[in-house]
Amino acid sequence: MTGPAARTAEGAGDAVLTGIGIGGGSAAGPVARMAPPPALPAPRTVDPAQAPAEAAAVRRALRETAADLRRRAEAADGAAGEVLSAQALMADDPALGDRAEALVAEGTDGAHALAAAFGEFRTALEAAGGYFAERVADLDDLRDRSVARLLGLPMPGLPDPGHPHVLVAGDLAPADTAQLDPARVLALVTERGGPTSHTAILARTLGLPAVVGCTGAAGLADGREVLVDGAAGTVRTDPDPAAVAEAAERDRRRRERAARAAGPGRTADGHPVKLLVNLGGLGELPDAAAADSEGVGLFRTEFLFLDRTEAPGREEQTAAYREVFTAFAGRRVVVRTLDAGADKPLPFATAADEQNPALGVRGLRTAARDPHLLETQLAAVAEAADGSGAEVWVMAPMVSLPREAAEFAGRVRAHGLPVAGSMVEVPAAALRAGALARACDFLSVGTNDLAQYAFAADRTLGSLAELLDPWQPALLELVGTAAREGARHGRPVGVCGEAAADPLLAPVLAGLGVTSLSAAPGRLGEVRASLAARTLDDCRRLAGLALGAPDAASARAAVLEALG
Ligand SMILES: C=C(OP(=O)(O)O)C(=O)O
Ligand SMILES: [Mg+2]
Repeated sequence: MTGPAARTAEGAGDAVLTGIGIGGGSAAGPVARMAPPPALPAPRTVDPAQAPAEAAAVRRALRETAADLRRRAEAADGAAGEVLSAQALMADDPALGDRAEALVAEGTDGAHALAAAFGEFRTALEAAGGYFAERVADLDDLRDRSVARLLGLPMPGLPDPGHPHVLVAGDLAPADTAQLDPARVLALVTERGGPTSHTAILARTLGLPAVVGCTGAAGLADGREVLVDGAAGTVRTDPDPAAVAEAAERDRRRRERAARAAGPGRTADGHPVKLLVNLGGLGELPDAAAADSEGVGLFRTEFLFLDRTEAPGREEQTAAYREVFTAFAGRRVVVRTLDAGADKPLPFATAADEQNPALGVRGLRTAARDPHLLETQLAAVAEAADGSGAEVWVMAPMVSLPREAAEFAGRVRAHGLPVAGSMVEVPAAALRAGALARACDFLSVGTNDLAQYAFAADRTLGSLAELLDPWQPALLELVGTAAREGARHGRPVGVCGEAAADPLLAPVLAGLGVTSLSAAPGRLGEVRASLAARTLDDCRRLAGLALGAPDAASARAAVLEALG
């Protein structure tokens, strides 16, 4: 990760935008922007003489939207293709066009007539509940697309220019990222977002270079050539071929370095540090399973729950978990129970009236209010684990008290699942890690949230990136406390936040006593190589240097200097 400063420097014909670099690599290509939903213009009364032409434009917008969706459905495979085909069918529904036309005949302008007709369909879908209510988001997307087409505005949602591109957006939500086609997207650039935002996590998962919190990204036009450098945190417009070639050569050397080490993670003198992958959904499963790892250190289960109005049932959950466990037969899978709330709001699990959702009922706290959600999930995990061959561990997010850890462990074991753990994401949990460790079987430090709560800094804000930097000595001290206390009670303590993806930080974390690192599959090679180059004593010395520094930049600089 690179620094948060954002500036634009005009050079000879090109410009350099800076932000927070993610991923270490680079990529060059044309920009494709993700446009925001269209804003409706001021309402206009349509003259009866103009109504037929206005109605025809509305029908054309719906027809063209449906045709576009059909074209994309043919090009897509699997679930994405099915969703697009279903959307095309909705756009083709004559009742929708009839209703919009009737409103135009009464004098409503086309855009408002479309929005109102979609609004009525939305209400009906919601009232029908179940599967139909789950299609509301698709209908909203369809409304935005149809209105944009009618008004001649850029198409909202993920762009599909038909060729590889650099995706530029305000920010990406979890639902957007689920639909992103990694074969077409070369790099990500967002105006907002910090080092642990969804965009940053997604970029590491897909192995894409990214620059988040990039001021000036809004000015990048569709089709403009850019060079995105995730190591430097820069976006260069109209780059000259020499700069592109130089970045490509640097990437090649980086990949070569990462490919040199293989097998279980260990320091130069053989001290083991397990290397595990983070998994955020079934789409990531092939890469995750193929990676050289000892298993999954963080299986984020939210992907099953996002973008729906009701929680998935036990059967659906069992089938999804079984896919993962089977793919990891013979290896460990640490399942994290649902972490609803704050940056992952779910309509059925999150209170809409909380003023500070990050400090509200989220993670394990949700289970106290709605025990059924956790019970169903644990039953599904247990059923899927049975006979799968995977070593299934279960952990809870957002644990604050030893009592919560003990209660959670009791529930997990009641389902026949033998290993229960707690995430350490709240400073109180780190400070009392000894009691937490005694109450369960293992700890896993979520540095993304731990940084957010230790520094009172919203993890989604790019402007607070310095405080959220995993090199902050205060954060490292909390990690060290958790690791030490875990060791005192004979419990493993891993790190599964984005800190674990930083090869330079890996020896520091090992020196603090961390027993496993879990990161995006594409990051493990460099992390492994970095650990293998240092003895445990080296790691401890580097940890001491980082802890003794006054801030994140000095900690990183001290370690770099020590490494020559
Ligand atoms: C791993 C973590 O959980 P998430 O990023 O899913 O909140 C964390 O907080 O570090
Ligand atoms: Mg977290």
